Amino acid sequence: MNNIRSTLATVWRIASPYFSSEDKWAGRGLLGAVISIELLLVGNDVLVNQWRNRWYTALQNKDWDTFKFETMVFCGLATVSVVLGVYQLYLNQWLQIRWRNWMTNKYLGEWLHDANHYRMQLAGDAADNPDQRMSDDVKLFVSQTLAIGVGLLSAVVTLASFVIILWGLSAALPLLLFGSDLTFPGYLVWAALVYAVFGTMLTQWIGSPLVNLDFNQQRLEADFRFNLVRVRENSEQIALLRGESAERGRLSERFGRVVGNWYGIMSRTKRLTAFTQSYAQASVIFPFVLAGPAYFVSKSIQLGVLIQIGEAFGKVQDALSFFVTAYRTMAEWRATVARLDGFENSISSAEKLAADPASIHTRPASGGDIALPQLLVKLPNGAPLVSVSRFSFRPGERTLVTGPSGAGKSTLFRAVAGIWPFGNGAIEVPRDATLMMLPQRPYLPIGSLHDAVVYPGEAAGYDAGRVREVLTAVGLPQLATRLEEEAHWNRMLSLGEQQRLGIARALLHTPQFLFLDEATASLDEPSEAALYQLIAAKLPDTTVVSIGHRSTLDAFHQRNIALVRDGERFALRDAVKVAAS
Ligand SMILES: Nc1ncnc2c1ncn2[C@@H]1O[C@H](COP(=O)(O)OP(=O)(O)OP(=O)(O)O)[C@@H](O)[C@H]1O
Repeated sequence: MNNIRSTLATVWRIASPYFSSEDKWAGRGLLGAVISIELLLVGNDVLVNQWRNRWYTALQNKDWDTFKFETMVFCGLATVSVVLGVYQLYLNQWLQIRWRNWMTNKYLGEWLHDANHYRMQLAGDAADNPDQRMSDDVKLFVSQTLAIGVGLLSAVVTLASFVIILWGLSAALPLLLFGSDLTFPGYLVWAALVYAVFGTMLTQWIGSPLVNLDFNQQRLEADFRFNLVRVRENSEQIALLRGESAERGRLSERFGRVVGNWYGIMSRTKRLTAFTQSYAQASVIFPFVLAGPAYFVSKSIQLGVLIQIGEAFGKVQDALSFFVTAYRTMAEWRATVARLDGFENSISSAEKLAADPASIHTRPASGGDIALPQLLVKLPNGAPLVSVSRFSFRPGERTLVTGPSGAGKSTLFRAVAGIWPFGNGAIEVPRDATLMMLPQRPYLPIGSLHDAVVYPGEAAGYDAGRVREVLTAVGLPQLATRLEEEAHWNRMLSLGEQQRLGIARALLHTPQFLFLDEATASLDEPSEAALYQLIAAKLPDTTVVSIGHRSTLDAFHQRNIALVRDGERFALRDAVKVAAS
């Protein structure tokens, strides 16, 4: 019970924001229409049930006039039912896409806000496949919530309507058993109730392991797909290492788990279906067996009433055994809700991590330096990594950062960029300053070369002539004529070419602070030297901070700093300058 309550509370938390969003009137209007139509459909069912009584009675009495009239009535009821059914589905689908659109945009916004996507990975939270959460799970959540919510409402209203009908009919016919009349008030209702509760409990008992099995199936499928994507992304490495058979083994093993779990689902579904099918078959005759003696022995009712009882009994039992038919959807729905809940929690812990005053935070300052008054950078597990005391990157100065591999140079850059929260202390960044980080492998979005070079800017904001000029300057004249070409540039260009492209990006964006994290390490030394000279010539006012291991870099920087071991951590110190620029 507590489980159901907490699932419902979670559903409310995930679902309700849409209905108070900027799209609330469309959402509420469509939901209202879907619910109203569902209620009208139940009303129509009640009218059809009463019509059935009159129609079969007319058949039994060979009453031609009533037969003709009731045929017309049926045509009217059937038309209403078809029109309502069509619009219910249409409006339901319309609501689904609007709701899904809103939720997807909300999640995209939160996920991509202020490096949350990166911090979520760092925190290693439950939301391991954000792609699955935002595509499959949002879609499932919306459709299942509507199906279950509207289905439940329909079940309750159907139940109430047909209980009243059955109750009335119970009074009209005796319950004849072994020659005596055992009638008691509403006995048809009680019979339907006992029958449905029996069915629901047995179904719950047989089907409950499916909840876990379904959850595991989705997890294992996602795991298999993720491993396939990794092979695709690293296909060159795998081909070079001849790793195909190792990958094949690994993938087969993952798929084997999908298959194994599927066998579990099959066997459990077989048992569940055997029961639900038998139950459905028994339901066809059960009410007739109950009311049969009154029809055949005491002859106290007509065929129309018997048929009406059969249908009303079926409706009550359908409504009561809502859980019987919706069992699988409910199980999948709970799994979807749990995954979306994990995703939302993961986003909010990433936001909390960034906002936590006890973690590293950047604050705007009036000076021109990036100042690190007192900073301790830690690993996600809390172990200290780098400590910095009273340090600043001075405007226009070019600084080289060195230190052993794994000392924390890149992590220090991440902290300055404001995306590494682990640790404590403030980083003061000049108000409205523009910072650019260039890593060893720049990210180049799939699309036109023009888009890739100016990223994260918009192609329209950068004149093609200027982009060509910059590409030629960084030593990529052969690309200057291919700006409109669309490709997967990270796969197509050599690492050295990608690094040249990264420098071209910096020249276009002219940041005030440029951080180069081994951003030219794949180039030969003369090419690297030429690029550094280009940066000095084209970006004379930019503060450049480079991480590099080559001593030849020294000549292009005015200041050297190093990460040196200081007990358990590394400390940032001014190093001896080897050569003047
Ligand atoms: N996301 C992470 N989770 C856990 N540990 C991390 C993470 N990122 C980095 N580290 C650890 O932090 C330490 C510093 O890594 P970092 O990449 O900053 O070193 P570096 O000085 O730039 O090394 P290199 O010169 O080899 O590039 C390493 O021990 C690394 O394993």
